Amino acid sequence: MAQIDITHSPKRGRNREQNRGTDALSRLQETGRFALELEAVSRHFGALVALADINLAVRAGERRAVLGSNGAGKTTLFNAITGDFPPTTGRVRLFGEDVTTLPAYERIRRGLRRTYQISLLFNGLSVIDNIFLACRGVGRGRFSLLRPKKDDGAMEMAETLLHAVHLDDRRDTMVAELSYGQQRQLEIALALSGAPRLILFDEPAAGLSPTERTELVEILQALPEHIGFIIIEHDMDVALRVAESVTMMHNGRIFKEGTPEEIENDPEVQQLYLGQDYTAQDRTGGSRG
Ligand SMILES: Nc1ncnc2c1ncn2[C@@H]1O[C@H](COP(=O)(O)OP(=O)(O)OP(=O)(O)O)[C@@H](O)[C@H]1O
Repeated sequence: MAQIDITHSPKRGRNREQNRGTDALSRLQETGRFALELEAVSRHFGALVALADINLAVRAGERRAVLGSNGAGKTTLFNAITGDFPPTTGRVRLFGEDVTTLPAYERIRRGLRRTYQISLLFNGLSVIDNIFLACRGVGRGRFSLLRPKKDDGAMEMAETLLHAVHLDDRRDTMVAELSYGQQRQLEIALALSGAPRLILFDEPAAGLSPTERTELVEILQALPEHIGFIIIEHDMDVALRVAESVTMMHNGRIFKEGTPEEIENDPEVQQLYLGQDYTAQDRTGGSRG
């Protein structure tokens, strides 16, 4: 069996309805150890302050949405967490360990994964080969030039991940022949390779059709309990259905945190981000992508 059985892991059913009125964000954060802690993190680009004094704590296994208008600093936040662009000041801790000065690959070794807004797939390879390479890349046999055997652990895991992202019937299809939505699903499979503990999803629903968005939500909701994620998403419907907590950013700062219900009903959020005339009911079927 593959090490991570995505298929048979319990679903958490973290939809908004189940969250309603029960778990306030503060209570969520009191339990469990933290996957991620940011302490006074800032990032400057010359005179521009892209991130200013960010303090953020995400529990192990927590699903968090980061929302905010264009230029709010969301992607810069991800870059600071992954080490792609280290912070100008402040500390980053992953699972209790200070990784502020560690390179990106050391953070990957500690279970951090990321998807990007742009595609990083091998177009000339099949779906299963893309996943296999990702599994092999984080495994012990990554420098082996031999063809994988049927019982190769990385191949077993690749098959499991193929199923987890609903691409079974596209197994041997070349990536270039996949629809855009299927390519995004494949990117999620790559992020699941190895032993991820915290995944950063950068606008996974961007450019997807309504049907593909529904499938994306199903895939994210079915991830195993122990895998937490932070999702940047402009589509409120997707973000609030998969997240149990929300961080709102504006001008490089965090200006609000809460449960999806608290955020959605917050007058300041409505004015700044959702539009003054927004009501929670508007969200059904609505998209800002
Ligand atoms: N490499 C860079 N060099 C200079 N400025 C940058 C760089 N990366 C980001 N910025 C600036 O930092 C600010 C925050 O950008 P960022 O991409 O983090 O915002 P965002 O919230 O992710 O926006 P979007 O939703 O449009 O992706 C913006 O003013 C942007 O122009």
